[in-house]
Amino acid sequence: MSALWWSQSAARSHEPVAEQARSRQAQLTKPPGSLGRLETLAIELATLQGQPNPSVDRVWISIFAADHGVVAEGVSAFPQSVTGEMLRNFVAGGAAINVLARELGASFELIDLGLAVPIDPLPGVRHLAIAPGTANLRCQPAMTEAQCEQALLAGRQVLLGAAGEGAHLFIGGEMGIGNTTAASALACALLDLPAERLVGPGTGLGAQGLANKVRIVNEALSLHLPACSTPLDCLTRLGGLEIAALVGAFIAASQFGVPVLVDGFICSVAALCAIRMNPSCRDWLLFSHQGAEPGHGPVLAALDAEPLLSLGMRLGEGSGAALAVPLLRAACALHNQMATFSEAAISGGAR
Ligand SMILES: Cc1cc2ncn([C@H]3O[C@H](COP(=O)(O)O)[C@@H](O)[C@H]3O)c2cc1C
Ligand SMILES: O=C(O)c1cccnc1
Repeated sequence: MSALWWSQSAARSHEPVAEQARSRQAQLTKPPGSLGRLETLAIELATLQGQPNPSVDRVWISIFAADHGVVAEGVSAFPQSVTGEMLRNFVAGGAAINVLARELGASFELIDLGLAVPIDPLPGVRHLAIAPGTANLRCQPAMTEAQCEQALLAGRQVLLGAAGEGAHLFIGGEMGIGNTTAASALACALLDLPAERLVGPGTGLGAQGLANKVRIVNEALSLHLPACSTPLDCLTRLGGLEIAALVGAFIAASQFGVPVLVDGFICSVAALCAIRMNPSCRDWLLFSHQGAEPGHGPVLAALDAEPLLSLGMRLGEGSGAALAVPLLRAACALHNQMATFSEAAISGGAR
């Protein structure tokens, strides 16, 4: 595996299929454009999948879990132990994303990239622990270069598994107490913005907690920015193991031709980092929702992304992406199953 695998170009989308899909949309029994975004979504999926009849029947959800040393600074409303406790909840099927994955009939897997207190093997969890969580990014790089590269590669491995099983759509989710701090710091570095613009309450900090979180992120930026000359440097110093794995999975998805539905703030920051590391992956990333975390809007705007939903969510776990899957399925069903003007003997149609 070349050390710079993440720089290799994304798979090409299929222009002849795009033309075919556009032409079919124009022939369906509706005024052209009347299904709005559902039309462009179907065309986009057809183009990416190289299929005149696009499909999102086989949805693959991978949850990446890891701990964050920066929780020592009091940046989360919840204790670090919740990361591992939630991993057990995912295994037991009791988390929000379990419910949504069942509703969708999606494949579901869990990846442990490193908890502060390592746990015994759990059934159904891929234990790929790289480190016992990250270091405290306020005072040192969150990861070493080797750890960050390992996490990127772990994400690639996960994506390869999904692609090998014929996934039509990949959703990456995350679990890691403290990861809104890491994601905010990374986004500030990539967008050259101060913490005040992007940092939010995460799991539910009050005003005092928020002010502390802003201060911690600004201190981290002062420490690390002088040493950040590439997006990979930013990810290594300010990211997290699960964030780096998401970056690796997103880039690999584009290289192996699997469309991605990006979840909330943390996943959108991972997507931003993936695109900065490899701009060719942009076309393969669809954005599911805009959440309540105040940094999410500016990150989506920087990506010129138009999220499908806005439900005031701030959960993560891939939950917002899972909620948008029925829209994609409806877009495909309409595209594939509606009658054309000539089939239905209706006057007018595409001229
Ligand atoms: C019970 C529980 C379940 C969750 N599921 C996702 N998160 C979300 O909250 C965390 C990030 O917020 P912060 O940076 O404020 O710690 C992540 O683990 C994220 O996925 C959860 C958080 C909690 C408490
Ligand atoms: O939007 C997210 O991804 C998010 C927001 C707050 C907490 N956890 C995740």
